[in-house]
Amino acid sequence: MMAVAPTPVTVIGGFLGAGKTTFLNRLLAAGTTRYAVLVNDFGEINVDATLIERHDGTTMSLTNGCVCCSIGSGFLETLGRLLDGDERFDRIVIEASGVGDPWRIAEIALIEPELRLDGVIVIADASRITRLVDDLRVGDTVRNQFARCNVVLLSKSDLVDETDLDAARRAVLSVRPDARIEILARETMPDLSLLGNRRVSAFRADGVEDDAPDHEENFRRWAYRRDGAFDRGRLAAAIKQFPPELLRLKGACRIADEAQPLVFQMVSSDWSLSPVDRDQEAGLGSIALVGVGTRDLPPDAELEAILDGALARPARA
Ligand SMILES: Nc1nc2c(ncn2[C@@H]2O[C@H](COP(=O)(O)OP(=O)(O)OP(=O)(O)O)[C@@H](O)[C@H]2O)c(=O)[nH]1
Repeated sequence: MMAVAPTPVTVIGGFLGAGKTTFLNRLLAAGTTRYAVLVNDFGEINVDATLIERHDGTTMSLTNGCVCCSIGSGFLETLGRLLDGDERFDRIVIEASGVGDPWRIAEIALIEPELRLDGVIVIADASRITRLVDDLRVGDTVRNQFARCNVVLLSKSDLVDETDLDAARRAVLSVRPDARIEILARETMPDLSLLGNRRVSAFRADGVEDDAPDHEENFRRWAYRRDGAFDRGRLAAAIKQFPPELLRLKGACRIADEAQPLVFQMVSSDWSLSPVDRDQEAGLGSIALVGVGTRDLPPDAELEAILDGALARPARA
């Protein structure tokens, strides 16, 4: 039997809302490479797999929380199915969850003979990373994500000026003085094989905590599902009531009097509603949002009451 060359694997990490899915979609749209994409969403509704735009390959979602904390189960099974299947891919790209440690996923590729770890890319939001690395509640997680990657891509450079971009660069270098940092510009798309590093040991830094905390314990996820629609004005008001412990909220929703479903995105207190791609529409229900917060996120009922207050009231007969 002819030996099959191992499939290169790229792991994409980065904190909640850094721009991993956006980067992945641009990557999938950019060229002719056949990708197998594995997305690990930190929520019971797998929003990310829905948000990955259709491409000439396959997308598999990894549920069950944070893959890097529960590497044994679903993740290995999914990988096994991929490797045993008839389809061949040029590259496997794995999107880690926003609170996960991408290196822990990369380690699987190091030990699996059919895979070759080619790169661990961490995306850092240029408009937030300076604050995040020093944040008392999430700083550890953020810094740990940089600890063993071979390249850092600074996203959202369109939101910052040169001074802030420089500060973002310095924030990354404060954690990883040897980091290779690239700016992720809207006009150009980096080539993954050029971002890769086959000499993996070169970015396998020493002195990093191996028994990093279980992310399931440090973060709490939350899901909100409703039939019906939000009222746009009430939604804007409701978002202002969210506690700062709610770090991320995303998913699909409907707005009263608007025919199309919309994608809702909230990173910290910044939020947006955007049209859903026609290809994505089938997977999106009326309101299905997933949230992630710190461990001290208020109880579900409290958060639900805030969003319930944003629902459009049915007209009385
Ligand atoms: N202005 C601007 N916004 C961006 C850019 N990249 C991503 N975003 C926005 O940032 C928000 C989060 O982006 P995602 O790509 O979903 O982030 P993510 O890292 O996949 O998020 P999680 O998987 O939930 O951790 C979305 O509203 C994006 O539209 C960018 O380069 N510039």
